[in-house]
Amino acid sequence: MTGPAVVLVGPPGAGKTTVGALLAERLGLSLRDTDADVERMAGKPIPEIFFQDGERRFRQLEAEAVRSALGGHDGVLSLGGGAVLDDGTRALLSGLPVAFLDVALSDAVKRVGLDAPRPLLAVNPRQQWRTLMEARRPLYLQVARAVVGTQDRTPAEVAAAVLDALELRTA
Ligand SMILES: Nc1ncnc2c1ncn2[C@@H]1O[C@H](COP(=O)(O)OP(=O)(O)OP(=O)(O)O)[C@@H](O)[C@H]1O
Ligand SMILES: O=C(O)C1=C[C@@H](O)[C@@H](O)[C@H](O)C1
Ligand SMILES: [Mg+2]
Repeated sequence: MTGPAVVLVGPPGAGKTTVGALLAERLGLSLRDTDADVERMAGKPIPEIFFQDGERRFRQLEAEAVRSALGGHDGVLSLGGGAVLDDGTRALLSGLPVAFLDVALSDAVKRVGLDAPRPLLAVNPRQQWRTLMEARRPLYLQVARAVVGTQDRTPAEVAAAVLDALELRTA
């Protein structure tokens, strides 16, 4: 076990899950997404974990999912948007090939409006997203080996930029 080939971090709507899938395809590796791992561990969708058990419980499960994935996955790893809030997770990410997918507020809000429900953005998503990002930007930057902008780039272009920035070879 050599550890993940690439780890994606960034706020909701940055494209971690979407770009992670493309990277996995291009690298010929499997994709693991800690949001999916947490849902499997809890046996229910993320919004239900938040509403029934609280964000604190969600963060505990998330930290556990990240620890387990970092120790047991050689492929592409997409982290939940708030995973970097955990001190232990940031310490584990140190020295790994981590790419921070950056996105502007206007694009992120457009993108997250499109699909899965995100409990933290359920009410006043613009303001909530801005507040989240103010608190988290320094944390994303702290763990990132590469910062990759997603503005005016398709998911395929973002994936190519990640490969380039981290100097990863495709299969
Ligand atoms: N570069 C891009 N350009 C346009 N749309 C995009 C781009 N990247 C992702 N999207 C779209 O934005 C939405 C959110 O993407 P995705 O679920 O991959 O984000 P995420 O970073 O995994 O969010 P979360 O932290 O909530 O899991 C999806 O509908 C996806 O198709
Ligand atoms: O930014 C966040 O805190 C979150 C992002 C999603 O990936 C999920 O992990 C969950 O909806 C919380
Ligand atoms: Mg995702």
